[in-house]
Amino acid sequence: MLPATSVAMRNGHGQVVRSLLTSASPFLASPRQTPSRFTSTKFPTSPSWQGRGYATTTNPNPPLGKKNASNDVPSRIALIGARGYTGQALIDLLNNHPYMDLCHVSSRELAGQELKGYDKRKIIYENLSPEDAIELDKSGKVDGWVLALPNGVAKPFVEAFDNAKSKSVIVDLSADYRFDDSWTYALPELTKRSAICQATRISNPGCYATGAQLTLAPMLEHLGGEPCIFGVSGYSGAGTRPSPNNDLNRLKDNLVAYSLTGHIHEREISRHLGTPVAFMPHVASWFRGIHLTVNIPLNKTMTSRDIRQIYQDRYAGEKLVKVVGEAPLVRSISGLHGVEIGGFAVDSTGKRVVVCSTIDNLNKGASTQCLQNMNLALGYAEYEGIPTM
Ligand SMILES: NC(=O)C1=CN([C@@H]2O[C@H](COP(=O)(O)OP(=O)(O)OC[C@H]3O[C@@H](n4cnc5c(N)ncnc54)[C@H](OP(=O)(O)O)[C@@H]3O)[C@@H](O)[C@H]2O)C=CC1
Ligand SMILES: CC(=O)N[C@@H](CCC(=O)OP(=O)(O)O)C(=O)O
Repeated sequence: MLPATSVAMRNGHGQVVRSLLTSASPFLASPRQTPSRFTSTKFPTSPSWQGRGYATTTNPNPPLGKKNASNDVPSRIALIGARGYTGQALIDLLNNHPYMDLCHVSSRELAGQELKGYDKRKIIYENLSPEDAIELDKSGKVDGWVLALPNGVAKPFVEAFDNAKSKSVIVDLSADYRFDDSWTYALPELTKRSAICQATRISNPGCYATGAQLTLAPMLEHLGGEPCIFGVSGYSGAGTRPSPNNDLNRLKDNLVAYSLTGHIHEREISRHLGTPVAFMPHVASWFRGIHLTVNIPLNKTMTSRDIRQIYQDRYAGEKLVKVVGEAPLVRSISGLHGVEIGGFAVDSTGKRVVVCSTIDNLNKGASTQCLQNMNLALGYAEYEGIPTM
């Protein structure tokens, strides 16, 4: 039975969800908005900002908490692009998820073979076409679809779902819908979480773009010029299809710069933060993990301690963002599910700070974030099934 102080409502895909009418309810909160779609925070009167000690929590978009979880019924998930790196990372997570169960995995190459590493039950890879997917969807046997396909390949699936007016939750891991306002671009620490709870078409942010936005968002109102982001990714970022960026002979003892202007994540970060950035990607010989070094011009003199406090306040309560003192190490984030942010080196003028961050591109850069979004959209607690940092 619902508590007297709760309201029942339907989310975007027809499921009944309940919202507790407490002051912490996301449906009652009205966080301040920056010109971008992300919530931001203001600090001018914060005691810590004035160097007088530590402020209380100022995270304007805190995690919703277990009390907002409305669904305790298992959901069936189908994964298209299951052979790939991100698909496999998601299978690992779903293997330990208390409510979500894989029901279909699709790969052209592995069709007919048994899925390995999924202990809940036996599943055989299929080669699902968009028409097959729609038939399954219409039969009501799938609650959520994940598209882990290369850029440019998801469209026939999405068109089929849209033409059939499917109410299932669809999460696309590619860049294809990150600039489409009819989709919800969902980076839970920055996107209004109550909006993700209502979404059925979810565009999962890119790996570099996730790390860079989490690194820059707390400083948006202190920007004194265009931030520059130097990024280095492990070669799993380039997927399984052979390319110069995952050619181990080329990468051996090497650091390779590519797409030095106009990388799609430069546009993605700029669009969703609402401010232009410069992004310079590189790839190296390790498998997974991204290091970002972000140079941020400031519009006033600031100290390293104040800036670190801003990050701690902004991410208070976030289980997948860890603010640390030193610059984090990419080796240490490999296999973990969050982002580490540190460094906070301010130059002698006090008007430039360099912040470093690390993220596992296959986890928080893709599959973990996908699971956060599916948890929210399907009515589960956001961190369900996710090992937190
Ligand atoms: N790798 C990363 O770090 C990140 C990747 N992403 C994005 O996630 C998506 C998946 O990436 P990733 O897992 O690395 O990619 P992979 O190259 O590792 O895997 C791609 C998957 O798609 C399938 N596939 C490829 N071409 C087609 C096609 N034409 N039709 C149907 N299926 C196809 C492949 O299986 P099969 O050929 O057997 O059908 C495979 O399962 C990409 O859009 C990528 O940009 C996002 C964040 C991070
Ligand atoms: C090393 C490497 O090649 N990395 C990929 C990152 C791909 C990714 O995660 O982003 P999308 O989802 O936007 O494709 C690249 O730079 O294209």
